Amino acid sequence: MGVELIEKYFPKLTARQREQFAALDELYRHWNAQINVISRQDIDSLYEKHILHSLAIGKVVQFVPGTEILDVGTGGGFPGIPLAILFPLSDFHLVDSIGKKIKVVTEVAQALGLTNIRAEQQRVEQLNTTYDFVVSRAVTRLKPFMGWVRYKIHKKGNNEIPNGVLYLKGGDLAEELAEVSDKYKMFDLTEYFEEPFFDTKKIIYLPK
Ligand SMILES: C[S@@+](CC[C@H](N)C(=O)[O-])C[C@H]1O[C@@H](n2cnc3c(N)ncnc32)[C@H](O)[C@@H]1O
Repeated sequence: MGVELIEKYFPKLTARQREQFAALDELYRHWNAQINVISRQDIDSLYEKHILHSLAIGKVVQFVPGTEILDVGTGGGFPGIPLAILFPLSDFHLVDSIGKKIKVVTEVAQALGLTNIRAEQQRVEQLNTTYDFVVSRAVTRLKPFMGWVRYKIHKKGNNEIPNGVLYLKGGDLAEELAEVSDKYKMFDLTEYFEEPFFDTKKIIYLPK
């Protein structure tokens, strides 16, 4: 399934958003053949395992216009690119320490005409800017991650939940969660999506 899978869960897409999501298939096939950002066996499940998975964050919070979001270790643009399509009035800063991954992000964002993305080759530890939310998937354990980003989130925000970290995680998290603040909240993605891929998937929300 392609863009129909996204429409199944986000039925209010504009024509432009639909076009942008639909364009991702060819764009990622093209770029992934040159620079590996998605495992080869996953490219046929791009819409489920990468795009819809990224958009789960949009089920937990609908970013209001002007929200500033950092995607740490974005790789080929996940979750940042699907979220930037879904929330065209929010600003996304996508960073990764590897330049060729940022090249893919830049090319995809340009081809889609996304103007709310800034992609940068940078280690997150070197950033001096602050944001409303930090999003991420598959970068590192929560404890070192929080050490990197805790002071990069500003207190004041206008969203339905307080500013913080929204981390896409899978598998058994008990040990990892025991290492971080007990203020976290866990969202089970089976609440939103029925595909078996999401059976073990969660979003961990750590407010500022
Ligand atoms: C497994 S990939 C995940 C990519 C993407 N988030 C996804 O889910 O498809 C982890 C990425 O984190 C990046 N990364 C690891 N440590 C980083 C750091 N300290 N600062 C910025 N990027 C980092 C790596 O270069 C790599 O591209």
